[in-house]
Amino acid sequence: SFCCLSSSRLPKFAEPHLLSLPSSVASRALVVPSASMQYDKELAAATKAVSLAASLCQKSQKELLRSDVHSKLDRTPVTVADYGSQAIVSIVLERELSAEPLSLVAEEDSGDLRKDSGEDTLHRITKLVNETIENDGSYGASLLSPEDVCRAIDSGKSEGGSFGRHWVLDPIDGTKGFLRGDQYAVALALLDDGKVALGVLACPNLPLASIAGNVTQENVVGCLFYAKVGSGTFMQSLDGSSPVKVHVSDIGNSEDASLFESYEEAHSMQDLTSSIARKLGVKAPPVRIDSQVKYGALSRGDGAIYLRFPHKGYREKIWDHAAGCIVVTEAGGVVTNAAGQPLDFSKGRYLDLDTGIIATNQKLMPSLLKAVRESLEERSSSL
Ligand SMILES: Nc1ncnc2c1ncn2[C@@H]1O[C@H](COP(=O)(O)OS(=O)(=O)O)[C@@H](OP(=O)(O)O)[C@H]1O
Ligand SMILES: [Mg+2]
Ligand SMILES: [Mg+2]
Ligand SMILES: [Mg+2]
Repeated sequence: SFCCLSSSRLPKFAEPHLLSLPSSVASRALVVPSASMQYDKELAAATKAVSLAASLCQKSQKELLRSDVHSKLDRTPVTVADYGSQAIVSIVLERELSAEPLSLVAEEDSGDLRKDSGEDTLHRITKLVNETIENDGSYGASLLSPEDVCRAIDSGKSEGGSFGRHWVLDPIDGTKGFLRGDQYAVALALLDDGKVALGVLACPNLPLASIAGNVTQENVVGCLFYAKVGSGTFMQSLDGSSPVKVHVSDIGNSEDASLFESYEEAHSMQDLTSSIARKLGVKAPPVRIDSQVKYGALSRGDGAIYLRFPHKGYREKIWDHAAGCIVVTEAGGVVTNAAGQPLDFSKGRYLDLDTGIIATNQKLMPSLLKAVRESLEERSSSL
């Protein structure tokens, strides 16, 4: 069943303010921001963009019809909400950060929408985007045309890389979960010289209370996670409760750990997860959740381990991990490839990665790496 928020109020995000310093100090502080102020403007813009995109997705999920679904050439589904969410984020970042040129690496493009067969879909996206912007009220009454919407979507064609600033967006991560009425996320991160500087993750169907053991009593649903390098990870409800600092699980005994993996069997080798879990003595069955919601849930300790081993030949994209990765690491966790090396987001649209992604806390990482190595060795010798 759908879990949707009724309120479209946006989280209040305070601009950093200078304390009453002498003006000479204050102006210096503006020129060279302290570590705690760095990226504050970008984080406020990202939070606003993702919150608006999430409210568009919630509205669309409620109205979901089969005709909303298009198929890309790679046969993954795309919905009106994927395009609408990408357009909204692109527009908000452009308007909030107009002083800097926007480089955006994002999943969708307007190719199919510009075809005759896409006309109806494009009109519905345009309507949804305009309604969302109008509802928010901060950008006046000027309406966007279908062409404006296509252009906003296509600003996501950047190739990223290791120099300068690039935004990284998955407008709906877990489209299949979105279609089922299950978990999905809007995931936005900022790369600065190839490193993730901040990440924001909206999880519109994730309960505010823990889902440990895959159950929750909580009826407040919809979380926003945000993290800035060196400043920790915070979570608030999507309708704007005050933020709380979150931390990964401090479990040190792997038998007590619970483990997250993809919902879709095609996305991760679940037999490998079982083998790793057996070696670690994990008692609970793995919890299967769609999308980067797994990183959000991990960052607040709902589970202790996330394992992802795509089938051979699949290339991971940076937008599937950048925001989730900083949300977990700033909450005290560790995210690496199967060999224990940090993920490298500086190589363009793809993550340069051969085998798998693992995430857990500092205490469990050594035994997890050992179990992963042994399971991979057994697998390759049995093939
Ligand atoms: N074959 C294969 N292997 C691995 N990963 C794949 C594969 N196909 C797709 N994808 C990507 O998985 C993203 C969905 O995230 P999850 O796998 O965590 O969730 S789920 O299992 O789909 O529920 C999903 O993100 P979205 O396209 O944004 O939904 C894809 O980028
Ligand atoms: Mg997709
Ligand atoms: Mg994705
Ligand atoms: Mg997506």
